[in-house]
Amino acid sequence: MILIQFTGLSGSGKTTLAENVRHLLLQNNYEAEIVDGDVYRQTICKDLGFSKEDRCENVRRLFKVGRSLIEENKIVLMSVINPYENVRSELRAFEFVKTVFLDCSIANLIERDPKGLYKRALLPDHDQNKIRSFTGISDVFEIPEKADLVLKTDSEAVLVSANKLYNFIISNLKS
Ligand SMILES: Nc1ncnc2c1ncn2[C@@H]1O[C@H](COP(=O)(O)OS(=O)(=O)O)[C@@H](OP(=O)(O)O)[C@H]1O
Ligand SMILES: Nc1ncnc2c1ncn2[C@@H]1O[C@H](COP(=O)(O)OP(=O)(O)O)[C@@H](O)[C@H]1O
Repeated sequence: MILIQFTGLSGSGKTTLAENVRHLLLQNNYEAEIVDGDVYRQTICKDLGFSKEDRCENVRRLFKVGRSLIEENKIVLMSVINPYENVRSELRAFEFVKTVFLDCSIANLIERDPKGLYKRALLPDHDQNKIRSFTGISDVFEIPEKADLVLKTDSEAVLVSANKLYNFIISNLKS
């Protein structure tokens, strides 16, 4: 039983790694599911915004989904920014939860900017397209104190990070 709680800024590689690792797991006959913040924000978390309270509630609701999948013996990859240590620590109280920090510098994220969100977060205050309270730019991201695995996604290739995460999951399944 294992549930990976990712934590990492927008663009740090949560979706990319969750999809790559799920693929590797399926190829090796393990059942795995992704619980993606972006997806659930369209459904059961539709009422939530990006205040501290709402972000914490968002992660807690996703964890409920994750727990029900764990009961079906699935490996769960919870792909969410998860910026606050208090909620990460609530989840860590469950033995099956492992915390994986996708560590990527802001400079690299601004350059990478796959969705153009950093560009919008950095617009002048009067601009209507500006995204406010954007994590890492104008809102909090607490550096995780107790990550079980840290992947430096600004300095290693996707396949290297994916293989490290895959091996981490398999070794924790066996231990
Ligand atoms: N203000 C602000 N700050 C951060 N992110 C924002 C914001 N507004 C919209 N988005 C988009 O929402 C995605 C993050 O949602 P999460 O549910 O993962 O966030 S959180 O854990 O509740 O903080 C995030 O997706 P990813 O880029 O996949 O991380 C963004 O696309
Ligand atoms: N080691 C790595 N791990 C994950 N993504 C990486 C890595 N190196 C470069 N990238 C790139 O960074 C981007 C991450 O985007 P995405 O997975 O959507 O991030 P998030 O889901 O955290 O917002 C992708 O374009 C991906 O190809």
